[in-house]
Amino acid sequence: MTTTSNPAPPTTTSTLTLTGVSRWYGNVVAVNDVSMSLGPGVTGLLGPNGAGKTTLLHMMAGFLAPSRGQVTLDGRPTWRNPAVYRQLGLVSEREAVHSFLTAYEYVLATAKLHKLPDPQAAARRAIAMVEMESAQDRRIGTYSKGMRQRARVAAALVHEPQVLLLDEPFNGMDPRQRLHMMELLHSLGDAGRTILFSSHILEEVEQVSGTVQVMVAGRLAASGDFRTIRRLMTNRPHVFAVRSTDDRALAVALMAEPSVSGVELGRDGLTVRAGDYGAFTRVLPKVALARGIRVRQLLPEDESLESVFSYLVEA
Ligand SMILES: Nc1ncnc2c1ncn2[C@@H]1O[C@H](COP(=O)(O)OP(=O)(O)OP(=O)(O)O)[C@@H](O)[C@H]1O
Repeated sequence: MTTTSNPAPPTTTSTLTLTGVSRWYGNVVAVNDVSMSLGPGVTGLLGPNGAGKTTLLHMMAGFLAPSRGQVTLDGRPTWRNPAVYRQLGLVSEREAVHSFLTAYEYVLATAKLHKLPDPQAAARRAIAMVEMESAQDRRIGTYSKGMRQRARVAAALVHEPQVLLLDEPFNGMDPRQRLHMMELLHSLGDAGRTILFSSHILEEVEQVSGTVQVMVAGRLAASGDFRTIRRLMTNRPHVFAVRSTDDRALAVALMAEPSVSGVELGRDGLTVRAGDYGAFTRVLPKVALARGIRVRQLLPEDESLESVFSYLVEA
């Protein structure tokens, strides 16, 4: 396994602050009254597709104006503020990279765009940070998805920003590439940079970051320590659809069980609410067996990521 070289720590640290930020596109409210503060280290921005993560990152980076509210970096607005762009790097999800360029040429071109005093040295330094030295003179078209992503991270780091924003950086990567990218983000965070990456995958965020901001339908649903938020997600009531050979008798029996908080008898079977997922799935077969009832179907009704997130919003 490769290890990531420790990048030089930035001389100062930066805090990105959002105050009552909203953004709408016509009638669509993509981001709704979000306030947060991000400091040094790695933070995950978690939310299902369409939650508003990309819109939020683009406003943070100063590429998009908030419809309401303000984004500031160390007290200065990011929108239309070139001085702030020098402190920020964005690795966007959709941006294409010319496949005929080598990584070195691509990162060098970015260094020149930033008008850096020694663009060659800056490009070499950024490429070393993502450990792409051995492939830097190959055309990007020949790279794997993980290598392409690292080349883009190098371009975003070439001007040594204190803040790095990444939109779904792990998308399409295999486990090894993922691990390498995670190590890179950790080392950048440990060096004092403010790193925010978006993801719609719970486990991904869990592995990279202890601190998380959760977005659902444009709103900030939860914020803080990942383990606390995860507990909120798993300790919620679960809803099951149950069918059996005698739904009525099973309903009566289940109502007496402490793990069951509600039972509804419908035409297509039972809807059961249980506070503890594991306890209910263990007790159901025992209860049915004791009464000579056969369970034909047991389906969790609300296990989609979407519903886990919506539960957080309601909590
Ligand atoms: N340029 C646009 N014009 C109109 N609607 C938009 C535009 N960009 C985003 N939206 C809408 O705003 C909402 C939030 O989109 P956004 O891309 O920010 O979410 P996301 O969490 O990044 O999702 P994804 O991971 O799918 O990109 C969605 O309903 C989307 O359809």
